[in-house]
Amino acid sequence: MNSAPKTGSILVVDDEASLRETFQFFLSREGYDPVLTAATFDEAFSILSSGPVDLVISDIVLHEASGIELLRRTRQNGIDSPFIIITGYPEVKTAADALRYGAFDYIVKPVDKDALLRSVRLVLRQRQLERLKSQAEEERERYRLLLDTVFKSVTDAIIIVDDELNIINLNAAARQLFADLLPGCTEGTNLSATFCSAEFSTLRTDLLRVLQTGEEVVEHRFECNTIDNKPKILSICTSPFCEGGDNRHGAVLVIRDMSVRCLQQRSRCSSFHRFIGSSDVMQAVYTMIENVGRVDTTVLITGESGTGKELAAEALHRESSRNRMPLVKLDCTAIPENLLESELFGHKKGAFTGADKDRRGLIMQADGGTLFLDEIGEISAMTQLRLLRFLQERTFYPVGSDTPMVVDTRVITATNVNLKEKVQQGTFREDLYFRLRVIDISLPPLRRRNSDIVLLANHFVRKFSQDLKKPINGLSDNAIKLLLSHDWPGNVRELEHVMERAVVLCPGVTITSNDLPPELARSDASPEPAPELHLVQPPPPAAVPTGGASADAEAEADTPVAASHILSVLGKCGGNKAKAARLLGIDRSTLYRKIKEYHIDLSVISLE
Ligand SMILES: Nc1ncnc2c1ncn2[C@@H]1O[C@H](COP(=O)(O)OP(=O)(O)OP(=O)(O)O)[C@@H](O)[C@H]1O
Repeated sequence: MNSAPKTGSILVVDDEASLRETFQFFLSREGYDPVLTAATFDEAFSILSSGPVDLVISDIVLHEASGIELLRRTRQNGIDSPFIIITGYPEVKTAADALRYGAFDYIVKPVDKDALLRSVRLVLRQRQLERLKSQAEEERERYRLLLDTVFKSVTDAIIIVDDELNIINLNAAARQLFADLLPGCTEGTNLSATFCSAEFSTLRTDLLRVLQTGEEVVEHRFECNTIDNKPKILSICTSPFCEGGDNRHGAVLVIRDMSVRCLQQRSRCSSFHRFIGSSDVMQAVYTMIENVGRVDTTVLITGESGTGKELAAEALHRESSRNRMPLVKLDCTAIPENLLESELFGHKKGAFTGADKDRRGLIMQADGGTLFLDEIGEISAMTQLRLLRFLQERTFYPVGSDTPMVVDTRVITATNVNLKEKVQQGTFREDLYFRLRVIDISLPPLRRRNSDIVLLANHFVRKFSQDLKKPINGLSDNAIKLLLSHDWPGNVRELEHVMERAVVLCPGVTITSNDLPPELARSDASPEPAPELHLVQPPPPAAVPTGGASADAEAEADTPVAASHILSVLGKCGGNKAKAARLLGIDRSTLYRKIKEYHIDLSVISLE
């Protein structure tokens, strides 16, 4: 006897109680569990219908029906439990019926125990194997579905080829990629021929190498062009591919389109936080701020006065995870040196004359956020030391206190002096210098980014015309020429002030060279040529514009521009003078006067 329970449930069906119990006892003793019994057809059928039974041992004679009928009904109802039919009266017909309905065995009474046990073992083992097989199939199907879903849904292009480089399979992303690069490539296409051009030869080489060596070729990137000539950067991994049973082999190409990310990285911004500027140097600054903003490190911002160091500090704070906490700013030169320490670190009541109550310093006020210290090169040796200690230990002592304070404040500093020189001269601590400039962001002077001047000038014109409620719509070519030829020692701040002044002074709707300060005027600034087509006679030669010129002289200097501008506005308004005058910001009689004065030929108005 084997006492270990054996897998599989057995149902014994016999209308004779003694036989049922004998079978049950005998099978249970052999370790089968559970061994169920049923006395009638209905009872047996109900057990079989209510859950799977691994083996039915049924007498052929049941009181009101037969074991063969039970077998037939169970098969009819889709129940596949194996049957061993026991009979006291062996007949060809019942044996044939039993076989026909799929009985596993047909045993004649008196039942030989060993023969029965052999049969039972066999049935149950087969049953168990079938169960394992169907479990494995289910598992495989689930896995296949999973892979299929992944294959279809990934954004990487996946292409499977055989050993002759014919495409066996490709996913939706690969179809899309091919549609952009090599239309017509699909299942069955031979990539050996398709990838023969120099542009795609890398892919072909990779595939061949994988097929030859059976080893993966790990990621590398290559450049190509789409059919409409857009550049693409593709990252490729090629691996061997073996297909289970039939030993077919080939390779899998996984291609990731990196162009989007690269384009995003490269895409030019003309503004970033409060910065305006699309030059390469400013793009580099934006990228740096984006990258450094997220890292909680000390940053030193350098650059000439007016280059936007404060804007950079703001942008760094906005880009950081501290952006919901305060950004506290301090211009270190704005506070007398003897008060700077207390301003920064706070003080205790009575720490010095006038300290009539405890005061929280700015470092504490910026807890969780950022402290921006402008003009850091100007702080005293003592403040340098205290700042260094704070940066090293993240704790500080308010003036007059011996209780250390712990804060989580990020420090960003800025200077327009050469701190390195100060270090060499011994006026700035080298250890602090290195602490401060863990990251150094250098803002380029305006003269190194000429392409931003017009962008910035227009931005400021828009800003000030809104602030001052003056409808100014742009700058004349002459004015732009002067702006571009200036050296901008005061950088963007200087340009900002120049444009504010120009908006204030501008008598019309366009900023002209005469609205700019005299120091911008250059002897080579010549008036813009008149568009001959639109003027019957060229206007009188314009004087070289100088700041502080009279209104008449100004008008004269920019006559061609004004004339062409009037003409263009008239064109836009379809020749409607009232509308044009409104747009130009002048009254109708002035417009008539100017048309006459500038000899504008209305017959040539091109209607836009
Ligand atoms: N790229 C820019 N786009 C728009 N405005 C700018 C830009 N750079 C500077 N500005 C403006 O110029 C002025 C000066 O900028 P900011 O105070 O940030 O310069 P700074 O380098 O800190 O100057 P300083 O060294 O004198 O303190 C500000 O009004 C600022 O808004």
